[in-house]
Amino acid sequence: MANAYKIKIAARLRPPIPGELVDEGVQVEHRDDGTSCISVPNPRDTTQVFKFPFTSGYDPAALQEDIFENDVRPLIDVVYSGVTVTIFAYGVTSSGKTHTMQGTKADPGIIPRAALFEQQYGLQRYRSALAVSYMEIYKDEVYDLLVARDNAPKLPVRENDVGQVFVANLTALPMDSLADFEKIYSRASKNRSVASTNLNRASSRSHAILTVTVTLTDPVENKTLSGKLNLVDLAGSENNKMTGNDPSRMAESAAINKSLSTLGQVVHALNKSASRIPYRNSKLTRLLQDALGGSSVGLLICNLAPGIKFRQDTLNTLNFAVHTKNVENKPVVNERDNRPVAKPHFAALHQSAPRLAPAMLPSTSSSSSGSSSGGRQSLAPQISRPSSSSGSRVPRPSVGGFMTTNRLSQVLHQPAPPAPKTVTLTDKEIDERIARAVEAEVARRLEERERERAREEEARREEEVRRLAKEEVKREEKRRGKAPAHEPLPSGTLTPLLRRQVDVEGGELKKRLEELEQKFEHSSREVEMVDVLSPASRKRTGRAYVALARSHSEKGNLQLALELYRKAETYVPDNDKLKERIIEIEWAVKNGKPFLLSPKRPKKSKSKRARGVLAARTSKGESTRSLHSGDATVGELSSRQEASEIAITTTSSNILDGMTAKPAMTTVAPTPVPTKVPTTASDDEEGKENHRFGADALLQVGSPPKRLLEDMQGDDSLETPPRHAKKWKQEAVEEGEEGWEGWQPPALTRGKKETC
Ligand SMILES: Nc1ncnc2c1ncn2[C@@H]1O[C@H](COP(=O)(O)OP(=O)(O)OP(=O)(O)O)[C@@H](O)[C@H]1O
Repeated sequence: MANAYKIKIAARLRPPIPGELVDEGVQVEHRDDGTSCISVPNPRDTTQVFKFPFTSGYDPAALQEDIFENDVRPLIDVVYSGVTVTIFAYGVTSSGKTHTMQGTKADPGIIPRAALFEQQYGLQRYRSALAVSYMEIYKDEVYDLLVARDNAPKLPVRENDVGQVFVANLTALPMDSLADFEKIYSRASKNRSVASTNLNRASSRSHAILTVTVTLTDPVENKTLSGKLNLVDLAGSENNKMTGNDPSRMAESAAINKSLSTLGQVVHALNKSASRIPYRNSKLTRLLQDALGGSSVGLLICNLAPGIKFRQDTLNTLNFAVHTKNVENKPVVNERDNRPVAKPHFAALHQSAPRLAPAMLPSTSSSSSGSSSGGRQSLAPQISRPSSSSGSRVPRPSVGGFMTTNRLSQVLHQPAPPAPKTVTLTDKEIDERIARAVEAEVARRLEERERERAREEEARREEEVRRLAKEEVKREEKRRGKAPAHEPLPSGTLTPLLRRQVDVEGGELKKRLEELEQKFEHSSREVEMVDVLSPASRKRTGRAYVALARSHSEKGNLQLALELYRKAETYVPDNDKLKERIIEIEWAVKNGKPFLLSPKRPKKSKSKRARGVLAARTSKGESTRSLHSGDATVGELSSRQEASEIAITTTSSNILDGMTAKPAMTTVAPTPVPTKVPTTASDDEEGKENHRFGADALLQVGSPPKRLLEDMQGDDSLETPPRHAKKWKQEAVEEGEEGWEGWQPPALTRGKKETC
């Protein structure tokens, strides 16, 4: 499941305590892959050994520090991401739970070590505040351990209208230093119900839950993250025969065993994905609801007592651990937006609830264990979509569940919401509301992120376009011998031309040029447009510019015509004829000569349109004349087998036709080619002859092979020197390409080369 996190299990075997028989009934094996395996002989058949693999296993020699560093410290990062983390110690009486959680002054356990984390994670940008609350569940009643025992009333467990379980009137004290914590904790520990049994001189008679709340306020974003660390020291299951309990101890023991049994039932129901999870059957499970199938991240430490005496208890504990291992939580980030809520109806629904979103959390599995140097997790939650299920397993906003009564509670906690006055909500309705609210919030955040991403992408693209444009300008300048870069056309320049261009292309061209003009009004971003246009659109756009350029050229406005041809070139950079045209006009402008265009071709009648196109292809730089015919593409021509007619023109100036197959004509007599300026020496060399082939050539082509067609289609000049075609044929046949059999290169028509 995408954002489900299994409860992590660690097993710890304590050393024998004085007076205990030493045997090797339970063993911890450490494997090469870093995981561990607990081995316990089968009590009924000691030749059999049960093996329980866990990601973390601690043998009797393990130190308090080892557990803290390997398994607890990574979770503190999670707390500082605004998530609730619950760590609970589970095991039979005297297995070492209190030792692991609390420890001693000389050998502090998880609780005092975890309290250090404020100093380790002093964050600069965030204002952080810590508060601690401590309670015990004694004979299924909740007591506040931070108030003197004589005065301690039973505290009610409540649920607010968004399904958050909390203990009403529980004290939360602020902590500014470790000294603060120690003072509070040692005083509170004295309030805990402890008694001597045969198995433990100081046996816990209650489940204790210590909660450290971390509130991180971001003054810049005006948001508050609220992480909680619940440290749970469970009372141990007891065998009254072994503990030698008196009647009062037996009453305690019954309550302990009942609540632990409910805990087992909850885990069992979660594993079965039962529709009803019996959280409400005990205060313990109600308060741990968030940690079991809820929205917090969990770590279960199984404490094991050594020796055959505890073998059955050890097996029970390990079986419980195996089942708990499969329980999945869906952690959420507890983030409150302190800005005024924009949507009143949402606020009405969650007036007192923080805005929450399910979060992807760093894995707390074996990969993260053992690494305390992984650095802090990002404070930014990674949003993911929650399940749409509205059952009782919908991830609930994590509260750690405990309401505060002191001054800090107003800052750190959401106050307990008043019970609904007019409507009593069922569990299902509450779940549905939560699911809806979470869904809505997640959708809002996703949308926000999407917009943000789009903005970033747009900015990045613009930047890239600017960069490309600059590079292009530089290249252009270099190519033109440091000629000044052309300025964008002033707004409105194109408009009058558009009106006069109807004869060129009609509505489509006009529309296109209007679009272009609009673009110009915003900025001159040809490169950007080139980037976004399809090849066909690029051609059309280039063609439109050529049409305009031609129009200006006819009116003798060569400078503007030149600009427009250059624009056109941006869209069809590979068009050799266009390049030549630019050079010709540049030459004309530079030398103050007039520039004569070749006459425009008449339009072809519709009936002839579908007929023939063929053009000759010229080798690079060689073309000065082209052959055009019809408006069907060469590919179309091929498919229709309509190569019987061909129209020829020698309009080297007719770049428009070179860029598209659209212009139509039937047969046009070759017209003299105007002055040609050789582009390079090799051009000059190569251009001594113009190769043209005509109707007879096309007839010979018959059904031109694919490769030739592709080459011709990809070439705006549509000219094909037969000698190249011959070479292609040879290469293609060698490569095994089909379709060349029987194909002969078209016959040459030799034209006269003109140079300037
Ligand atoms: N890892 C350990 N190293 C040394 N001594 C330990 C260790 N674990 C437990 N002990 C000792 O074992 C005894 C029982 O431990 P502890 O009180 O922590 O058990 P418990 O599981 O909390 O029992 P209960 O459920 O009865 O409260 C204590 O005297 C404790 O000091």
